[in-house]
Amino acid sequence: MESKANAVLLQAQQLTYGYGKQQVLNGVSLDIRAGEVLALLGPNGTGKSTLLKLLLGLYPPASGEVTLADKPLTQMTRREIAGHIAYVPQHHISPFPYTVRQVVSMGRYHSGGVFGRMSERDGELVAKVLIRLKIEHLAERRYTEISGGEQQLALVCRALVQGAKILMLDEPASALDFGHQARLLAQLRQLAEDGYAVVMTTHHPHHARMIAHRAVMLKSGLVMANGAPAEILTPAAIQQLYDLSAQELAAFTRGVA
Ligand SMILES: Nc1ncnc2c1ncn2[C@@H]1O[C@H](COP(=O)(O)OP(=O)(O)OP(=O)(O)O)[C@@H](O)[C@H]1O
Repeated sequence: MESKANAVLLQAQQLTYGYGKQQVLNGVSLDIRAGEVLALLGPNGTGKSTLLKLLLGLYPPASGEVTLADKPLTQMTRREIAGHIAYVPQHHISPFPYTVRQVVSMGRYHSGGVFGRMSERDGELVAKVLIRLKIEHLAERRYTEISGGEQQLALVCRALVQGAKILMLDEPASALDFGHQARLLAQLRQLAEDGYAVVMTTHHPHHARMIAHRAVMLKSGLVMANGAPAEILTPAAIQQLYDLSAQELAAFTRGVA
């Protein structure tokens, strides 16, 4: 697959999706490009996680399509998709008390590696990624016994060892302390600079401003704006996106400042 800077890796066209009678996405189109962090913003329940699941091929769109190098995801196997797209969910409950190293190693599964059959190279890759995200000290701890934030970092490691060039993260910083947020966001930016396409949902416009090359504002199942964060994340647009009055926004941003 082509991964030149700014090459379109994944394309979503006119996606619609709903649950039962509830229509959630009403015609969403966007491109995901190599070398870019794309931040997806929108109010609670607006369909950000649902959109990620369509972009990952986990849900088939009701209409429209998602294509990877011009091939619809609906015509690809999960294993094939996993070679290109890695997912960091908001929550993940491990049914078994695996160690962090084992959970991270599961990222190699699609390429044939399973616990007993991990190659030496797989093992080295896992160790390298644990160091990169600064959680190597957790490697032998049980995943079920570490904190939510530590679990999120382990899941990012699992996505990285997968070797996919498109990373999709659902609110990756939501459970992280200030230091880990700063480190993770810097890592995501670096990954884009290394040629990855990074897509993350976030509730923090300032996170988008800090690291994203592009922001997509999703409201009522439609793309309200799509562009450079500095250009589109204006106070007026943020007010509109989250239904805030000028006073509410001013009071909140004064507090944040
Ligand atoms: N499995 C499901 N079955 C039925 N309805 C669902 C399901 N998943 C999500 N929904 C509904 O679809 C809408 C969009 O949900 P989604 O989780 O995509 O929103 P979101 O923008 O990611 O929200 P948040 O910011 O709160 O995480 C919500 O109204 C939600 O209740």
